[in-house]
Amino acid sequence: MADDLPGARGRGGGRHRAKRGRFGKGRGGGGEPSEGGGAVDFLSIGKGGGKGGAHALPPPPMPAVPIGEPQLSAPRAPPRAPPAEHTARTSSTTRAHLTETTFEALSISPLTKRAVREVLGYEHCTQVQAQTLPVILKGHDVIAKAKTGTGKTIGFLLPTIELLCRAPTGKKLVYALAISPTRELAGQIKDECEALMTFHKPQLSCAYICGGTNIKADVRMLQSPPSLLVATPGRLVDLLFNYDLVPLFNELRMLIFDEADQLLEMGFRPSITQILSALTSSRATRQTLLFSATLMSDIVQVAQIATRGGEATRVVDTVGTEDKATHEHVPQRLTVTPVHAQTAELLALLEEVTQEPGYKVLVFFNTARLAGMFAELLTVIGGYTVLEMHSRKSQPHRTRMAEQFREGTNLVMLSSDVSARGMDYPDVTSVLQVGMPADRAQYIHRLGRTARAGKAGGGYLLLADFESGFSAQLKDLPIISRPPLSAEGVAKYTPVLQQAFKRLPAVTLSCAYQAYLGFYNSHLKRLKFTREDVVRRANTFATEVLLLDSPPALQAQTVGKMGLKGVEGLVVERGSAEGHRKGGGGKGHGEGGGKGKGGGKGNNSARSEGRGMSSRRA
Ligand SMILES: Nc1ncnc2c1ncn2[C@@H]1O[C@H](COP(=O)(O)OP(=O)(O)OP(=O)(O)O)[C@@H](O)[C@H]1O
Repeated sequence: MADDLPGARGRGGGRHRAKRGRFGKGRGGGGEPSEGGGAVDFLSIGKGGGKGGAHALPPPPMPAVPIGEPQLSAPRAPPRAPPAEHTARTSSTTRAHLTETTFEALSISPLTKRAVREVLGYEHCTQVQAQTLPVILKGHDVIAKAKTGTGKTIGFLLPTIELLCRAPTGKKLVYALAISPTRELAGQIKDECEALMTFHKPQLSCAYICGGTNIKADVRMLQSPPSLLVATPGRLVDLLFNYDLVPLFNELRMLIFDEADQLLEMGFRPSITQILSALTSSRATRQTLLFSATLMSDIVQVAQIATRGGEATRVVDTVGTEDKATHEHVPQRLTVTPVHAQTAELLALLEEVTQEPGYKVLVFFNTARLAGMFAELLTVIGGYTVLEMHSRKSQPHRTRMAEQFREGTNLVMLSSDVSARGMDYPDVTSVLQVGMPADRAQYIHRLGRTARAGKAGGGYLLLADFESGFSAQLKDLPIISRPPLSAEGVAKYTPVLQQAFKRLPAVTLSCAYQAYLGFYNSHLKRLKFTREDVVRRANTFATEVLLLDSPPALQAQTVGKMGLKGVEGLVVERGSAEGHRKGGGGKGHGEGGGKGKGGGKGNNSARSEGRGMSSRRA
């Protein structure tokens, strides 16, 4: 089942460090209604395919949003501009994509211009900003693709704010809604929005909602709704259907999907369908924006679900007009190792990439439990300042980790995919990916966390031999082979690993085993594995990587949920999970249970923020 991505309630991603951090449990959501609205013509979308600028679809018969002269009224007491702390964060990647177009030259509100100048400290638009702004201001739905780290957030926020301030927003309604797949990203968007809205307050305001926090506080906050709301899907569904908040969105003018391809994929699809069904009253008139760095393969499907389609929709693909996308120019290396050598390889690679002065290394694992286990392992081994970032960690912890990683150097962050998309950590020197990513897009997004910050970023992918087929999906990328350690090289790390694994709690190892099994069990087709194969692989992981004497026991219920009942090789727990290691204890629990589609009914808000499909937590 899809599981939750609890996390920083915005602060984690917050550039402005908004003071938030409430916890609580989301409640079940409504059913799974289908999207209302009539049929639309999508044939003209996606087929144009050409790159560079908005596709030349005919202009819409009338703009979806009335566009007139700005109806601005200056705030009574203009707020003081906060320092331009954003300037320092503008990466070389972003700079490389700046255009001749200045924000001053745009036909936008002077209040927004002032914020861009004084708060953000930006002068020139990036390509995606320059190309989408006029199209959005004309009232089109826009499907935009631009490489990672090139300013998509401002690309959708700036025109949205512009449209909001061009027409009255005086009612107690939400006029713009931005949906983000993760809590961290929601917070980051909200922070960027706050900055852009600095001089529009109090006429315009911004807030965000996400799972894992006290929903009643959200309900209270929405009694005075912000003009622009940022939300994660699960919490939004919860609020819409369990707290009768659909009317708040009756006059929605702008609906934004950040990381749109992820939001439209199967794991999120039920929640998104529910959200769209709740927003039917504005369907014909609102604009919809879909932004992502990886988008186009599934474009017709994406468009069908979310946009008005036909002439109202434009595709803006700036990748063709920019220099190469991150994943096409950042040096990347692939190492394929036997399973037993994987951890030694990781340690060797860490030694290598942390030679760089001021290093900041982000290491991705496929599940929260694996990220957690390796973080514990590295901590036991010592030598690095290790930060741990995944859904199993508390909100305050994640917030602290995000801030530390954003601001510090000489750090190694071990993360699940909660950090894969959108997170704007400056100066990440290397991105390591351990194990086969969920798909090609995820590989690209993870890699996009580097080369944002003026330093020569690098990407490293460590695959086990049985995963090597994944590299075929990356064959067009500049990935070179990095030879694996020799047998002697691996042996050098054996004593330290044996000692370190012995010091890890049995429950940590048991959970890591279960998570590993759960992850690969949800990728049987890709790996051409039978259920017996996946159990065999997981058992090898238990004995050769975790250095256990035997595979940990799993609860019968977990085995059933994974669809692995009766598969040879599993140790099914009747009473306790203890006993696989002398002196060990603890039960295998949590991550890894369940297979099949995420979402659906009883939409636990936290769960819906996960990537769905796979039986793991990020
Ligand atoms: N016009 C601009 N001039 C200078 N810096 C900018 C400009 N626009 C955005 N930036 C900065 O560039 C960085 C990257 O922007 P942003 O996070 O929006 O990228 P993105 O395209 O959404 O990346 P991802 O695909 O990873 O989500 C941010 O720190 C942002 O504030």
